[in-house]
Amino acid sequence: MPLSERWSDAALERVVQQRIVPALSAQGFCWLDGVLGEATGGAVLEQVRRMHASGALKGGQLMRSAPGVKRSAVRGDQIAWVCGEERGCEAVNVLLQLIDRLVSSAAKRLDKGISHRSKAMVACYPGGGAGYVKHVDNPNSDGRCITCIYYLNKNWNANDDGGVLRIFPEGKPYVADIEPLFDRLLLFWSDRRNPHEVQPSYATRYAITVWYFDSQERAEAKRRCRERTDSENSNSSE
Ligand SMILES: Cc1cc(NC(=O)CCC(=O)O)nc(C)c1Br
Ligand SMILES: [Fe+3]
Repeated sequence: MPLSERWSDAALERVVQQRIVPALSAQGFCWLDGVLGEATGGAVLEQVRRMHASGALKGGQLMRSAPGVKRSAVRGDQIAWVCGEERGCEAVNVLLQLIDRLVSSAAKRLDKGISHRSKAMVACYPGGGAGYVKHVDNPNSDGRCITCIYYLNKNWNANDDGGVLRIFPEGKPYVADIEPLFDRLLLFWSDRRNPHEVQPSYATRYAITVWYFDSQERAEAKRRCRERTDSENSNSSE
């Protein structure tokens, strides 16, 4: 089924209204399977594999450079940032356009002002036990509102390969274990409602992440940042 039919406006609105909005409202996260279909999903995987093979994915920088802590103990991913216009990212761009449509429709129904998003972060956990320690994407109101992760891993078996994304929904008595399966799209609130970790992976694990910004929160974060810079400048010039 061509993508245009799979994701007609009517089909998209139905998924947003019946799946995404209720899940984000009730539990704070939502995942969809069979998002792009075998052909387009496979094209995205091929493009990511090619990026990995060409050495385009680099070790993700540490959130805090804890001296002496092995980098891969904190986060073992290798990443590249793409906007989707690059040559060899055409299928990635199709994915980004679809996620943009889904999020903007959901934002309208959730009365959220989401104006723009980050570039796409293509990530690879190379296996060998690499993971990502438990963290919150946006703990300090930096503007990021929704995290969207598209997984690309065929024949993934969590018992052997690990790599489960475990979400610890704030104030809930359960955890959510999400396998990074091929053609799966996960969305969750980026703030403290959703601490999460990537459990050690023992096979190559690919994912593409984009963060959507709440325009108001982003504007306030930028204002705070400018104020901090101004006050630092005025202090240093004294
Ligand atoms: C760069 C960066 C990556 C991630 N990735 C994950 O949490 C892994 C999700 C998954 O692959 O299942 N999170 C943050 C807060 C930053 Br910053
Ligand atoms: Fe994260």
